[in-house]
Amino acid sequence: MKILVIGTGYVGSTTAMVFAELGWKVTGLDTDVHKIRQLRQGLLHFHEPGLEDLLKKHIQSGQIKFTTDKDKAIQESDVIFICVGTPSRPDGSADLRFVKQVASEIGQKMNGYKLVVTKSTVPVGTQELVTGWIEAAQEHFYPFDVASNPEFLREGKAVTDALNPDRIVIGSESKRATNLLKSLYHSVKCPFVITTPRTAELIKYASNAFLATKISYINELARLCDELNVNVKDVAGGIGLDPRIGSSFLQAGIGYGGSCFPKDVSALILTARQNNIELSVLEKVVKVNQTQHSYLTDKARTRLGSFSGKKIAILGLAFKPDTDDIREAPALRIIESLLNERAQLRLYDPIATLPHDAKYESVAVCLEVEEALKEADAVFLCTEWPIIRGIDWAQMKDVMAHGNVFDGRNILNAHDMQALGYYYQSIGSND
Ligand SMILES: NC(=O)C1=CN([C@@H]2O[C@H](COP(=O)(O)OP(=O)(O)OC[C@H]3O[C@@H](n4cnc5c(N)ncnc54)[C@H](O)[C@@H]3O)[C@@H](O)[C@H]2O)C=CC1
Ligand SMILES: O=C(O)[C@H]1O[C@H](OP(=O)(O)OP(=O)(O)OC[C@H]2O[C@@H](n3ccc(=O)[nH]c3=O)[C@H](O)[C@@H]2O)[C@H](O)[C@@H](O)[C@@H]1O
Repeated sequence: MKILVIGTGYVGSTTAMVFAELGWKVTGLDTDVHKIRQLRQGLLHFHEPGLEDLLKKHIQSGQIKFTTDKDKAIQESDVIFICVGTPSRPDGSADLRFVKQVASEIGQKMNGYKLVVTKSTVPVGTQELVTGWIEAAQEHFYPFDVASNPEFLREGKAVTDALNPDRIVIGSESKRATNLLKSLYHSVKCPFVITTPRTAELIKYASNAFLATKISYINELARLCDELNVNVKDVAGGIGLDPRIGSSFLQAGIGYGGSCFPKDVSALILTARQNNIELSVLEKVVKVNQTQHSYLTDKARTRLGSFSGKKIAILGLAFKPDTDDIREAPALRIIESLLNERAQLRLYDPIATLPHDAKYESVAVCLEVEEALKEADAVFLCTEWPIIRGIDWAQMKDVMAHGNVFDGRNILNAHDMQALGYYYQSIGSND
């Protein structure tokens, strides 16, 4: 069975590598010539631990190849995974433009039965749309099935997550498609959820929205903890021991970012609205997240008087550690608000870089933590990279002009920092 993966971004590249690892012949297709050129050379165009090793291994073994030739790629394949982006439209709904384009191309070029699988995160009803788009584009009739197989991997842990999933969700109305998909994953040991395409599509959004809800819940509780002199980390530890609650996704901080939680929560809210249902809990989840970074900047402004002319170090830019992805990164929101208030910023991140945009021109990008902290009036910790967790704050005391530390990821201990003579402000773990 030959597999084609369309879209070689985070999800597509990982999907391609996982199927190669499971023993299938895989082709990765993208419209971006530069990405395909890099992938052919065994180089990833983004940072993802372990993925480049798999890429090199499977290029060498001939298990995987990359192309921009869509006609040939579609015709040679038996199963086609759609892994293109589904970004937010201005109203928050999912933009299915790339999915539609791919579906039309498949319809035009197919030369026999194809199983088309959407792995991209798509709103409920998209399987029916994709079926219609393929049918409309077909010049000759060929049978096909469209199934939904959402992806649950996390950036930074993509390889482990994709090779050892918690579950594989297959939304399909055809026995042939279900059996084919199950056979592709036959060596993966995990529960299989076999359901309708609409249910599979909703499971994906409901999962991300639930995780985002946990984060906003603990973030709002953290604000209360600050008032009550209680440590939110102790509260999270205490409630997380209840298996009905679980300990994960209860780390308070400057809010969730990334390419998916913000976009998927908005899309789900919009789907509900279009069906005259108000997802009021999720609407609050978004509100809390939108104000979480300013909770910390407000505290900092009170402490510093104003940001104008202050030298401020920003440690961490990526939306979380182990990725260079800065999409919707809370650090960017903090940087923008400090720049608006005329602070002088020095930024350090081990791998993530600022977008090329005139508004960031004045930010000094540093190659070392110490360089960013030099003569700083204050520092914001925005991403919990190991190198940032491991900073020797005793040594940094003389490097900074004033020891004001605003910990957006609750990675330090308030008592230790105060004992070193720092002013320390976290999000709910200040006791
Ligand atoms: N990034 C993540 O961790 C996860 C993402 N998802 C979902 O997976 C989907 C893809 O996400 P990412 O991989 O992050 O996106 P991405 O933006 O990194 O990659 C999408 C790729 O599709 C390519 N593309 C667009 N139109 C094309 C076409 N007509 N033919 C061939 N290639 C085309 C683009 O050039 C790009 O390389 C989204 O729906 C996302 O919500 C799901 C789980 C995890
Ligand atoms: O659909 C997707 O794209 C993916 O979205 C998330 O994965 P990802 O965005 O890679 O990263 P997470 O580890 O979930 O973190 C998201 C954000 O929440 C923040 N976060 C996470 C956990 C926590 O306790 N507190 C917290 O603030 C992180 O710092 C980060 O900004 C989900 O975890 C994946 O299951 C899903 O497949």
